[in-house]
Amino acid sequence: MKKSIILLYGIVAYFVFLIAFLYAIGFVGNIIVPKSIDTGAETTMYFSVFINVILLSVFALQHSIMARPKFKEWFNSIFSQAMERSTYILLSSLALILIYWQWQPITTIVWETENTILSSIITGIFFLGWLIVLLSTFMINHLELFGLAQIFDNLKNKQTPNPKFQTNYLYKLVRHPLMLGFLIAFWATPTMTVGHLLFALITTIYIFVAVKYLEEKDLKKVIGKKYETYQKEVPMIIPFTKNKR
Ligand SMILES: C[S@@+](CC[C@H](N)C(=O)[O-])C[C@H]1O[C@@H](n2cnc3c(N)ncnc32)[C@H](O)[C@@H]1O
Repeated sequence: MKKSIILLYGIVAYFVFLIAFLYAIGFVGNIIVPKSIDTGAETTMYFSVFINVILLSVFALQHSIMARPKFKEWFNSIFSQAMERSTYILLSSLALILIYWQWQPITTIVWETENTILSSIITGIFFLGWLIVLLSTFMINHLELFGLAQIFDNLKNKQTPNPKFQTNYLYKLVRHPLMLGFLIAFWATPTMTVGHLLFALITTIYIFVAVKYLEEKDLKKVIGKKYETYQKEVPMIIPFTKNKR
């Protein structure tokens, strides 16, 4: 019974993630969704910046604290280990939904292209960014990354192994293609507003800090020398910025 509840929990968490992920495309791209980054009632600039910074900080804190090995250890000492990744995904998705819901638009335009061809190219790059994000999850291990492997293995009384250290495909080009995909999707817009720029700037800073000071430190501890060699040979996020020795 307990295992089937964990299974259900993991499946629900995955579906909440899917909704949050798909909504993110509409939110950042100002397409289809009822409330996007540039829509909704506008208030004063200071109030909007204040609220938006708090919203992004909630996401950053949740995302970083729950990814720490110490937090995982604590979680696993109380709950089933099979629920850890699903809980991470569920709470990350809820933090995203809070952003979509409470985001304060600031629609002053920073740049805008009226050239329809250029606008289509930029929109194409925007979608390419999301495609890179999705493909990267499969290059690591989509099912493990989103907690599904853990809940299915739990049914079979099996422990899910850590994903294999990936250095191929997009991971040959940069060490963090998934983050590169996000950066492309957040910056590639034919119309950049102050609100969107604030979102892109804060998320960019967060991505660089989290990857350099948290994720890579953990990866070095787990993978060791192999990861250090990988760091020397492959650029962190911006392709072609490292000379091969
Ligand atoms: C959301 S994914 C992001 C991966 C990577 N930062 C990127 O942008 O492509 C985070 C998980 O990927 C794992 N990870 C990062 N680089 C990896 C690699 N080269 N091979 C396997 N797993 C990796 C981390 O340990 C972490 O659990």
